[in-house]
Amino acid sequence: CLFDKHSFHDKRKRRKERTDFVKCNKEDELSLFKTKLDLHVHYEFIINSPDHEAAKIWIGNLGKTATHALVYAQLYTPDGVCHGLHPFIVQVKDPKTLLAMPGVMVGDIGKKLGQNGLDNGFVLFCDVRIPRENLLNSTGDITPEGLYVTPYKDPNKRFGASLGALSGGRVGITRMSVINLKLAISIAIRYSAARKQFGPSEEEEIPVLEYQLQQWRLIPYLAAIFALDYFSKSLFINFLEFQIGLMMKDNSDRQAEIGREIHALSCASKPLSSWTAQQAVQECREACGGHGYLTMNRIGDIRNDNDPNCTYEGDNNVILQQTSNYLLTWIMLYLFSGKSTNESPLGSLNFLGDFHTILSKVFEVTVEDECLDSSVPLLAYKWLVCYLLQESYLKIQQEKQMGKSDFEAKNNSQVYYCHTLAIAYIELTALQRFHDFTHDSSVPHGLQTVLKKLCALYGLWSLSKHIAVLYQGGYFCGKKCTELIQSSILTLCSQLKNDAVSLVDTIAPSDFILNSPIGKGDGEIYKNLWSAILQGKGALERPSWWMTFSSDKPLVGSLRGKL
Ligand SMILES: CC(C)(COP(=O)(O)OP(=O)(O)OC[C@H]1O[C@@H](n2cnc3c(N)ncnc32)[C@H](O)[C@@H]1OP(=O)(O)O)[C@@H](O)C(=O)NCCC(=O)NCCSC(=O)CCCCCCCCCCCCCCC(=O)O
Ligand SMILES: Cc1cc2nc3c(=O)[nH]c(=O)nc-3n(C[C@H](O)[C@H](O)[C@H](O)COP(=O)(O)OP(=O)(O)OC[C@H]3O[C@@H](n4cnc5c(N)ncnc54)[C@H](O)[C@@H]3O)c2cc1C
Repeated sequence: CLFDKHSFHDKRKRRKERTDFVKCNKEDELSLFKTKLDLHVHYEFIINSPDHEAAKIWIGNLGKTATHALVYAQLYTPDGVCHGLHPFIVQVKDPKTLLAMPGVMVGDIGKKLGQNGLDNGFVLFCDVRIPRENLLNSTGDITPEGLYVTPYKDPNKRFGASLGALSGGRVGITRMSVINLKLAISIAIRYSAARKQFGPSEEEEIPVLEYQLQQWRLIPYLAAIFALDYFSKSLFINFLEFQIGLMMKDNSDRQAEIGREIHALSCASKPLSSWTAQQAVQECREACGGHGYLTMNRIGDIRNDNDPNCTYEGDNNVILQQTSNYLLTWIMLYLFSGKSTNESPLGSLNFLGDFHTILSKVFEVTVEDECLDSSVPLLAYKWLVCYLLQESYLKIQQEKQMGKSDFEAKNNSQVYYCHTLAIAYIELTALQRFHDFTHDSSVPHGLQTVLKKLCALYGLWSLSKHIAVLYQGGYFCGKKCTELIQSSILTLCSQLKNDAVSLVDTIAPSDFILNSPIGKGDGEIYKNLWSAILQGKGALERPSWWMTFSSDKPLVGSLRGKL
């Protein structure tokens, strides 16, 4: 962003006092648009951005390619009433010449850290007139008489429905991140299985994947791929069912409740998946040593292309608050007000029906063999979410009792509470779905063994990041609990090590698509790398400046007299 937040907020405050100011997207600094209905001239809307700080930036494809934009803008009727954010279709360029339309200033924002195949753009509007029909009117409309009509009584609910369009992108990004995870892990595991370094004796060198440390760094991410791949596909199916409901104009409470649950799930699945991929890609880069840093091996590109998954369609840290809000609403409505329900349409909250029983549980496993099943982390996660939900609720209440406003109370309850709650909830949901799948009798026996191990490893490894809270709330007691979790993780890594390359072969794209010499399926890392290095442009040529530095090089001291 180009402007510091304080000056921006001050200006925004000032602008709010003006009747015809609008902003198009809450999350963006440069994003203030106004639409005003002009009834006197042909029932048109007039779109305006007051100044360059009101420019909307970052829009994908807008810089050079797109001819039309979907603009979210505050809708003002001639009586001066603002009806909130609404989507409008606005033609920004002439399709024949690709030149900007009158009143539209549009361009490209420049090179980014990654994803440079996409022309992210900026746009400003000056009295741009669009027909009344260009308002996408599913959540609110203007009658030919100029009256505002909406099926929503509560403006906040209308706003939520309007933002519902963002859930699809978040579900999509959850999957895109899993794909990045697959690419990076495929390269690193294939490389680690082929790369030999040191060994138990002078004569014998062993593949680096034989080292416990390398296994522990990579194999949990391999497990995460299978868990998150299954989870993200199941979430996509949930989303499709929701979309079908929308298309069929299903106005039931259940359909609305599915929308809220998808919103809560996708606002946390995007962070879980994009952050897992981000951490994994960095680990893979280092796990491939120096070759991981060579551009031709692709890990740098994967890292840069994955990175914005953490930001667009809502910054991860910001949208996680939507998930914790959902959970807190649930607890306030159904638990503390005495009403009871134990079901949510997609099942992610069903376990809350046993809230008090779950909270009374403690970790009971005593031997490693029992710990090697995903039911162990699953039970622990249920306790963890109930505990964090209770603690987050109490923390907010405590803040309010200290006289803090709702805004401050929520704000002061993010770190260690609501933020962790949202993450634990989505990890539990992902684990629950993968656990149910791997324990289903329809899964062929030959596959079930390895899938169950992957599921247990993903669960235990994810849980191990919450050990402090497990002790804090009394679920864990004594050092044996941690020892069991840790030794089980290492045992599962070691057991899965011999299957790792075969597992990667099932998820990796073709060599042509993966496009990484050290990640090729044949495992011939040195042959492939050597060949790619030699084919590099100018690899064996002298530098273009060779003459200046060798044959034409001035003699030492020869320039002294001329200075
Ligand atoms: C929601 C915000 C974070 C915060 O807003 P507020 O604080 O102002 O609002 P509230 O928290 O009070 O919310 C009001 C109310 O609304 C509910 N709500 C909000 N969002 C939704 C939703 N999505 N669904 C349902 N309900 C919703 C909320 O729960 C409240 O309800 P209650 O009052 O009952 O509690 C908001 O500021 C926000 O969302 N910010 C983020 C902005 C953002 O995401 N911008 C995106 C810009 S576009 C972008 O970044 C594009 C990048 C390119 C990405 C490329 C990826 C491609 C992916 C491929 C996808 C393929 C699949 C596609 C499928 C398809 O769509 O067809
Ligand atoms: C590659 C790319 C493509 C994009 N494409 C599009 C597009 O096509 N269309 C479009 O409209 N937008 C697009 N965007 C913009 C994107 O949606 C926003 O960047 C994103 O929603 C985050 O908003 P912001 O940049 O304003 O961040 P900010 O909201 O300014 O966040 C900055 C920092 O402040 C923190 N922060 C903000 N609010 C809070 C809070 N309440 N509590 C705690 N911390 C907070 C955030 O966590 C973050 O670390 C794109 C962005 C990128 C990087």
